[in-house]
Amino acid sequence: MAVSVRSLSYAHKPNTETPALDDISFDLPRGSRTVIVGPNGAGKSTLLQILAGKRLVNGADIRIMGRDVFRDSPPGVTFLGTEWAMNPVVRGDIVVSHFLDSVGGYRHKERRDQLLDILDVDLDWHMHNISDGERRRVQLVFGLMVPYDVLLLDEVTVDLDVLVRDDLLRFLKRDSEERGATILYATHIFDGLNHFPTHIAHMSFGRLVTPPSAWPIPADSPLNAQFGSSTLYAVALQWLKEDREYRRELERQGRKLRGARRDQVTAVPSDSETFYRKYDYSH
Ligand SMILES: Nc1ncnc2c1ncn2[C@@H]1O[C@H](COP(=O)(O)OP(=O)(O)OP(=O)(O)O)[C@@H](O)[C@H]1O
Repeated sequence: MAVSVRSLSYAHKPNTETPALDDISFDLPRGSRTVIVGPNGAGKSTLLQILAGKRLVNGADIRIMGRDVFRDSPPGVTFLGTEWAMNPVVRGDIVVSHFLDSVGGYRHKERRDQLLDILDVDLDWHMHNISDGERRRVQLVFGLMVPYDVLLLDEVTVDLDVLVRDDLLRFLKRDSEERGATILYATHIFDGLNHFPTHIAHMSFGRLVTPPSAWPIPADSPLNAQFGSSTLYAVALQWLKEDREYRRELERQGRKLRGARRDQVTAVPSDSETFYRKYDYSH
């Protein structure tokens, strides 16, 4: 297995009644591409950050390419998250070509040039003079130009235009087919994604409600009766509706989760909430 997770629970704060991740176990086969579906605050970013070794966890067994993520840190793991573009270092007055060379771009010239072309990035851009979407494209060239075994993508395609996103998804798919690279991708955008994954998974309230399951849905899958030949968009919509109903039902019943989860979300916004607040779509 490329990724193997056993008994993963994680709370951002001690003694929390509703941990961000609650007893998660799953496997990802080598060469698989899994899309994780889940509402805001489901725990997707937390999971990806832990797999990337960015958060330490006790009591769980987490292996990537057979190596313990915390004790024997595996090489070949690339994590791309939204916070990168907010980092002041990548907003400084540095030319894209120098920036990419400073992180070894010249060693992977062919792959770098292919990504520059797909992502329409100009080597002469100055990092402090470009838009957020352009900075995101530089991040993707930077992150993807070094070949990886496992790629963890946390909603980094959200501010790409549709054409660039489509070309990028094709590149990622072909690359994973050719090299056997494994991809775990958390997103809220399901349009145009139907042909990308080999597996889909559903997270909700820190639990893996549906572990990575084959996509397109095979006839013998337990998902087949409910979803048959539905699009990924339709499946995601249905899962998110169920999550909302579940949450409302818990609220009606006055379960503990109500207060804890809401307080938590108000106090610490999830990544997407931060993102959308930043852009303030209210006017
Ligand atoms: N740094 C933090 N400190 C405390 N709580 C946090 C922190 N980061 C996230 N949380 C909480 O952990 C839970 C899971 O958040 P996470 O960001 O993993 O969700 P998500 O599924 O990625 O959400 P989104 O789709 O909005 O990005 C949420 O309840 C969130 O409020």
